[in-house]
Amino acid sequence: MSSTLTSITVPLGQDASEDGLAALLTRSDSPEVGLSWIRRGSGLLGFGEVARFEATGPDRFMLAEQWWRSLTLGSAVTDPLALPGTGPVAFGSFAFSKTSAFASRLVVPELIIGLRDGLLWGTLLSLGEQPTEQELHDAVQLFAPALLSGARAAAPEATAAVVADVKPGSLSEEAWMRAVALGVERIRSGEVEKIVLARDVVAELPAPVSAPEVLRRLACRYRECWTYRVDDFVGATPEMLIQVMGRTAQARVLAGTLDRRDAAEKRDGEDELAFAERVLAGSAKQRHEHQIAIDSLVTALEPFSDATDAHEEPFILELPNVWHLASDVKAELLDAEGHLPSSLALVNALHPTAAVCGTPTLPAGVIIRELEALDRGPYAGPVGWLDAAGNGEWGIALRGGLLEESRARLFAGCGVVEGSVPEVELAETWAKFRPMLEALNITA
Ligand SMILES: C=C(O[C@@H]1C=C(C(=O)O)C=C[C@H]1O)C(=O)O
Repeated sequence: MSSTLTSITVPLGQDASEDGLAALLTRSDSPEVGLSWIRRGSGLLGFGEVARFEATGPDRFMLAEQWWRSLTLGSAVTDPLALPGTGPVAFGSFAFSKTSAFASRLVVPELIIGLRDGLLWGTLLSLGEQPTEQELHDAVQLFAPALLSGARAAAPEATAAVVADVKPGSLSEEAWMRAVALGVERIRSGEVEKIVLARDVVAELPAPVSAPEVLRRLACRYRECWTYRVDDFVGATPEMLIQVMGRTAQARVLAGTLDRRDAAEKRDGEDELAFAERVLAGSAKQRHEHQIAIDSLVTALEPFSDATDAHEEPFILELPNVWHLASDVKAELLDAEGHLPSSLALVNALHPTAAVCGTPTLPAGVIIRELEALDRGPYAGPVGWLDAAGNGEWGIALRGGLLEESRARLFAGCGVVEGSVPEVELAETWAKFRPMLEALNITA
């Protein structure tokens, strides 16, 4: 068998339904969907596997980029659509830290089902003979029969909540609050301006978790987020590290969080959005923290672009669990030696942002490693996909967890600045665990 990557892409009709790809995530689909990326029903699902690359350490992004480039360089591709995300695609999940034991990975599926602007397509990949259109239809029949039969999954049902034991992970709640207090001291001493401190919890469930079901709940409830899955790591993130479509790069920066659950009693009849705007956009502390995050992104994008544009006023992003202060940043990419940078090359330059590490980056990274006592694994690392032309979407892997049989390990963190209060930050982590706890059907 040759090891040349080959692929065929075929349009599969239209799908204008609200759930879109989320309706294909059913427990009954024979082999599970190991890879997914969905927002507002559109995106990419990956089934099976033809190739995989793994790496650890500081060069993980560059090594992955080189591997993907050499795999796709000599590939034989039939792709009449030639759109971002058609043809060969690799899904990826990268460790937050260069010191993590977690293997950063790119996974090339055997079958991809894509949906964008109502257009459905399939791509079948192989490391041998170029696949035929008939083989693609056979693979759809095997992996996603619901697509052909029209028997899509119904909207997620409200089933009885499960009783689960949710225990602290590497630090107890008290120890984590002490870490936040120590972080505030380090900020006051002038070592750093901001750090992001995360923690983990472990949920023991009475039965094995169905990853497709968790994904479907996330994708249907958190439509504004990017619902991801790479192997056992799933979640729905509201934060876009970088999206590259041709010459245009775009990011969504978040910093500033307000729990919607306890807002009702605090707003005293005030309109919900007006309350969120007053508390988030009207607070000098929140605006300052937000500006730090935008500045660090714009500075990191400078070598790749001479036209970067951030909305002057941040907006309020409303999610089912929280409101965030958000800004979208857009940049037109420049050629370097006749080439546009790939989405993964930009990830290498941008990660980790102030939103998940702190400022300045290097001392913030050292302090969080010391205070968190946690290997973040893929949490807060880049997660997403890239195609052979270098287009791709890489979110920051927040609001997610690692699923193993009947155990789920969830992660959440908060930006800590000079005025941060440990109890308030702890409550914020619970608001950020909520999407996964609800998707696992655990009441918290
Ligand atoms: C670190 C997380 O979230 C980040 C921290 C935020 C904040 O401190 O306000 C907001 C959004 C994210 O940038 C997380 O969800 O785990």
